[in-house]
Amino acid sequence: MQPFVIAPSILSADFARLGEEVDNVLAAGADFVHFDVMDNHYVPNLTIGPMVCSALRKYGVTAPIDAHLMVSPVDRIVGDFIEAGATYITFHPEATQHIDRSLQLIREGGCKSGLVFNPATPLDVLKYVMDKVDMILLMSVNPGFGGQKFIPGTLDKLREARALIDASGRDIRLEIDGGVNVNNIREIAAAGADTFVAGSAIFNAPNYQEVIEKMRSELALARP
Ligand SMILES: O=C(CO)[C@H](O)[C@H](O)COP(=O)(O)O
Ligand SMILES: [Fe+2]
Repeated sequence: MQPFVIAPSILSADFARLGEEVDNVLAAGADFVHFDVMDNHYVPNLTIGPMVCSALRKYGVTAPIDAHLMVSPVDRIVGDFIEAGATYITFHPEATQHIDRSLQLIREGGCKSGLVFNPATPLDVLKYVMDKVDMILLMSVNPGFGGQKFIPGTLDKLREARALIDASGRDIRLEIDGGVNVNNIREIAAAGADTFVAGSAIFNAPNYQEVIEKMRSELALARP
């Protein structure tokens, strides 16, 4: 299993001070920057795009940027995120017409690729593309908004995804996104996740470092 990664979702950061917020959360011990892209079409909300990703790189952010695309269509915007310096580019299988092609576009551009599954989307397609994904992202809320409650049924789905990854023998990250906090992160890790997105739990707290340290202590208990 891969080392644990904490990926704060900047959806809950102060956008007026985004560069500083990203600096602060990385200094507080975060590993990745989770970058939520919403198009008011695939999901009913509108956020940030490749220009902001590129601006963070120009500002000096060197940490991996984990671009979670909640957009449809997918392929048209993939090239812009490759150019903008994204590290991971993940998309929802139902948002593209050709899953295999979209995954290939991402890898051909030198980025790591991933598929995102909504709470009620089955994992079936994975068996056809296991060799083309670097990350599997399970949504534990319906996509579109931060600050929602973790859907408990996701724990079984995490176990299912973990079994698929282990059976494949591949180095694929298993990321969880939505409603992750200090109180549930240990149980989520025990179910098989290795990469943890947390937006409101980190950015709504007065001290980012304190939350991230508490998360790491909980994670240490999940995998002693
Ligand atoms: O993809 C997302 C929403 O669609 C966000 O990454 C997610 O909701 C994180 O926010 P929080 O930790 O507050 O639930
Ligand atoms: Fe996300």
